[in-house]
Parts: sequence; C-alpha cells; structure tokens
Amino acid sequence: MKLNAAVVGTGFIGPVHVEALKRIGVNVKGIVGSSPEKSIAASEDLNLPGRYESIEDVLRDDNVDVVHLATPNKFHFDQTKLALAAGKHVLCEKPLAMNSQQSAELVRIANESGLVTGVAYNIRFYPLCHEAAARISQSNFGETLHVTGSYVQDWLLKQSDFNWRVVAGEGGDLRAVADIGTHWLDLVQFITGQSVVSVCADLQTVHSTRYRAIGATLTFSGSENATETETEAIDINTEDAGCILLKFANGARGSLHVSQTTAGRKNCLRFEIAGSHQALSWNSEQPNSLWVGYRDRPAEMLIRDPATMSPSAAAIASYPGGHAEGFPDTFKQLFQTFYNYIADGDFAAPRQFPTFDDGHREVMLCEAILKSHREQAWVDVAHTA
Ligand SMILES: NC(=O)C1=CN([C@@H]2O[C@H](COP(=O)(O)OP(=O)(O)OC[C@H]3O[C@@H](n4cnc5c(N)ncnc54)[C@H](OP(=O)(O)O)[C@@H]3O)[C@@H](O)[C@H]2O)C=CC1
Ligand SMILES: O=C1CO[C@H](CO)[C@@H](O)[C@@H]1O
Repeated sequence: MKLNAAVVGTGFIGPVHVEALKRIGVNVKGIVGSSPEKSIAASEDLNLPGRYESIEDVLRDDNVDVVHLATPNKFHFDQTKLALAAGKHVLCEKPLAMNSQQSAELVRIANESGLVTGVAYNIRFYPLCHEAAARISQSNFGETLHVTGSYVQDWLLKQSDFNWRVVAGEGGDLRAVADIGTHWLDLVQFITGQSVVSVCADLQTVHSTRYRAIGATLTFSGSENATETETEAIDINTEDAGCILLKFANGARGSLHVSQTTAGRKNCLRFEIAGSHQALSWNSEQPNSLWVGYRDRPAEMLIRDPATMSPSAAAIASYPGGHAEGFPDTFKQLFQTFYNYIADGDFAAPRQFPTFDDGHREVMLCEAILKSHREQAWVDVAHTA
C-alpha cells in the first residue's frame, strides 16, 4: 500500500522528516511553513510536487494519508486536532503538547478517531538502543538497579543565543528538560521497561535575560550567524540546565543531568544502566558501539552489526557492520515502523513505535519535574489521562 505524506514545518527538523520519508519510498506530496511564500519555496527547494500554501490546503487534499507535524511546540495541539478531524494519521514531533490537559485530550481524540498516531522519539531507533532493550529483557542482565546519564548541548550557551524554545509561551514552561531531557527519559523507560514514578528536580536558568537578534535565528544556526546586529532584551523564565533524581517502578534509582549550556557538547546523550549481573553504556555521539560491563570478565564493546545483534535491533539496521548509521537513520527507521503499521491495517496490534500515550506520559513527567523544582521536594508522577 503506497501512502502519501505531507510535512508541516520548514525549519530544522521538517526537512529531516522529508528526507527520511523519501528514503523509505513514501510519496511526500509537499511541505508547509508559516506563510504561503515560505511553504512554496520549501516545496520547491525539496523537489516536492505539491504547492500547498497552508496546513488547511494539506488537510483538504484527500490524497494525503499522513501528516507530520514539525512545528514549534505551541502549535502541536491545534494542528494535531485539525489533522485528526480531517481523517489524517499523525506523526507529531516531541513534546506532544504544551501541558497534560492538552496531551490527554489528544490521546482521547486519537483513540476515538481510529487513526494511527505517533510521537517522534527517534532516539529509540538507534539500533543499539533496541539492542540494549533486548538485552535488558533477558535474565542474564539481571534486575535493573540504577539508570544514570545526561543529555547536554552548547547551542544556547551565550546570552546572545536565542530561539523560540527559550520563551515559555512558545515552547512550554519547561525548556531544556522538555526539549532534550524528554528524549532521555523516553529512551531509558523504553530500554528498561520501567516507568519513572517519582522525581526530585533542581533546575537552573543560566541567563535570565537573553538578547534576541531582530530578525530571529533558526534552530542551531548560532547567534554569530544572525544577519541583524540590532537586538532586544528578553526576560527568560525557562531552565537552561537541571539535575533530576529518579525512582523507577521496580525500585531502581537514577539521575539525569540536562544542559543546553555545556561548551563543546554539541548534542550528546549518554546513559549507563546497571543491572544485577551486567551494565550497559551508550553515547549518541558514538552511536555505533554499546559498552557491556561484567563483574567477573572483561568488558565488551558491541559494534552495531545486524549479523551479531538481537533480532529486534537487526530489524532496524539497514547497513552491515562497519557502515556507520546515525541521526537521519533513526527517523528513517521510526517512520518505516510507523508506515508499515498503517499499511498492515491491523490497528489492534501492538505498536512498536512511540505512541500518543507515551507522549502524554512524557508531558506528565515534565510537569512533575517542574513541580518538584518549584517545591524543592520529591513529586510522584501522575499516571492517569
Ligand atoms: N526529534 C528530534 O530530534 C527533534 C525534534 N524537534 C522538534 O520539532 C519541532 C520543530 O523544531 P525545529 O525544527 O527545531 O524548529 P524550527 O524553528 O527550526 O522550525 C520550525 C518551523 O515551523 C514553522 N512554523 C511556525 N509556525 C508555523 C505554522 N503555524 N504552520 C506551519 N509552520 C510553522 C517555522 O516557520 P518560520 O521559519 O517562518 O518561523 C519554522 O520553519 C519542535 O517541536 C521540536 O521540539 C526539533 C529538533 C529535533
Ligand atoms: O529534539 C531535539 C533533539 O535534538 C535537537 C538537536 O538535535 C533539540 O534541540 C531538539 O529539539
């Protein structure tokens, strides 16, 4: 079954979606941005056939089966509702919504619609992250004891670095945690099969004022690339960094450090998961190797290779060992899993991709983290819709 897609959002990640969809043979009909001119220019740049001027144009097109939402966070709720009302399957970028009232409503509407919905927690789709999940589910790993790690970047280090994410009204009340910490939290819960049930957070705003270049800069473009020198001062109420203690459902303990102000760390997610017999450690900047630690024999470095990995990990690796796969491949593998599910047509089957339920749980987790920081106390994570 050949499916047709359209992408909303022409900035950093929208074109990544387009590229990944083309690689798996999905027919991408067009892309839309914030204005008719930008929408048409982006479709032309990406060699897409459609000339949509707005999301409404996309939703009117009966030939579009799936809509990808790659817009700033504050648009996800309304755009998802519109797309579902128009009968489109939806793959939404993270975080699913700005708050848990919104994300709960999206779960409800999605369930009632009978359509297929997912959230782009792409990091799960590094093959060695699936391998870690497969190994932890086996008895020789033992019980999960501790889960530690970090997600750190440097693109918001300078006071002159600016992006819509730093403004609460655009990205949400939580920023570094909701923008990148949420990937780590989704990932370790996916790998361990254990939910985070309680959190104790301490967050830090490094720059309580930032300077926005008049003529805004795009994600990852760097303040030095801003074309205008004139700036305006903006008060910032969102966190640049934070530390969070974690309790998992099985009693395991953990800690996460998140920062968008760590010089030299470009986009670095690390985890170490200690079990009662083994430990596993992985770094997104060297994603093709997974460290496996033992008490009574030398540690191993497992190299991404479909010939030696577990079946679930081999299934999402397209290239033989030694042929590095990375960030763009994670979107390809996520989308392949999502589109295969739609094409198979059995929507009662288990979903092997991040769902709106997962996205909603992440939003509730973020809210617990913010509450914990504000109260300077442990907070239990709500688990109801
Ligand atoms: N899974 C992942 O690894 C990643 C996920 N993300 C997520 O993707 C989303 C987008 O982030 P990113 O690409 O970095 O952001 P950018 O700011 O780079 O791009 C957002 C784009 O959306 C466009 N836009 C704004 N409003 C609308 C609208 N109403 N309708 C259609 N388009 C609109 C913007 O247009 P204009 O340029 O005119 O402002 C811009 O081109 C966020 O939710 C983010 O969290 C982001 C990066 C990586
Ligand atoms: O989801 C995300 C992951 O990484 C980006 C960089 O690649 C982020 O900043 C972003 O929003």
